[in-house]
Amino acid sequence: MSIKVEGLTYSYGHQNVLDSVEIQLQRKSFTGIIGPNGCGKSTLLKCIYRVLKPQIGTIWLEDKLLNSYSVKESSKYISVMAQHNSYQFDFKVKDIVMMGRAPHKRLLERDTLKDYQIVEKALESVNMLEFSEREFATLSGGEQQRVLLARALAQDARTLILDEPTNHLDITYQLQLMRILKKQDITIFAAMHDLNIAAMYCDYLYIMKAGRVIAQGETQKILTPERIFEVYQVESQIVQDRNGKLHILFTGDQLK
Ligand SMILES: Nc1ncnc2c1ncn2[C@@H]1O[C@H](COP(=O)(O)OP(=O)(O)OP(=O)(O)O)[C@@H](O)[C@H]1O
Repeated sequence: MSIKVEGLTYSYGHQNVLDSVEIQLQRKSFTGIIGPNGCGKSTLLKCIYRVLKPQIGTIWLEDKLLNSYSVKESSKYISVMAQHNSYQFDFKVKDIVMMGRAPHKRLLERDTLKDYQIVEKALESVNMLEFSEREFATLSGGEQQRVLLARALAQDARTLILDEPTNHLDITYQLQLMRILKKQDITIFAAMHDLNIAAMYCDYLYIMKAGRVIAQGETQKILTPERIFEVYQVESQIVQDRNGKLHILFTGDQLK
């Protein structure tokens, strides 16, 4: 088990946002988490990547309690691509990606040939190698997104957490990013808004509503028009293409 979450409850002040959430990520699986705006997806991910401290519940990483690791140590196991807002980092692209190597280094340790090779490979995998020398702040939102993915890949962790990874990307790059992710031989846990992208690429899904997980399992089995209606109040049909991938057709925009 790469990550296991047990009975996770989280409140911002008096607002209870996560209620007894249970998650188990199978090693090397691609697991998505879907649910409407504000249902608690990012809060859950932040508890896993240690920006927030759960008030109740336990998180296990590689069969040890997450909080028994130092933050640097857990960063060797979990890399993160958080929700992207346009950043004004005053760094070159290659320097941003090199930051992904930090958990593997001692303080002030110099970058090695291996680090440079990993950075180059990560940039290549997101088609951004030719942007290496560009100032990060001058890139478009989608280009920045791909560089941040390269940074997360350069971290070389066994588990990658992504918060809405395809935000800002046009359809070509959405599909490209999902294909890049799919090729990684690691565990991926991603909050997703686009149900069609989730349906096409996720092996497993967790469906959240108002801070609770209401369904979980293999995408093909649990993604149904009834569940979509229950969570989003939108009618849909689900069809399978000739490659067996699911596609959701939203058949009415009648919010009830
Ligand atoms: N720092 C905060 N302080 C107070 N409330 C917060 C904070 N962050 C999030 N919330 C609230 O917690 C709830 C869950 O937010 P969260 O960002 O986890 O949801 P989400 O499912 O990721 O939403 P979205 O799909 O819109 O990104 C929302 O009602 C939000 O307003």
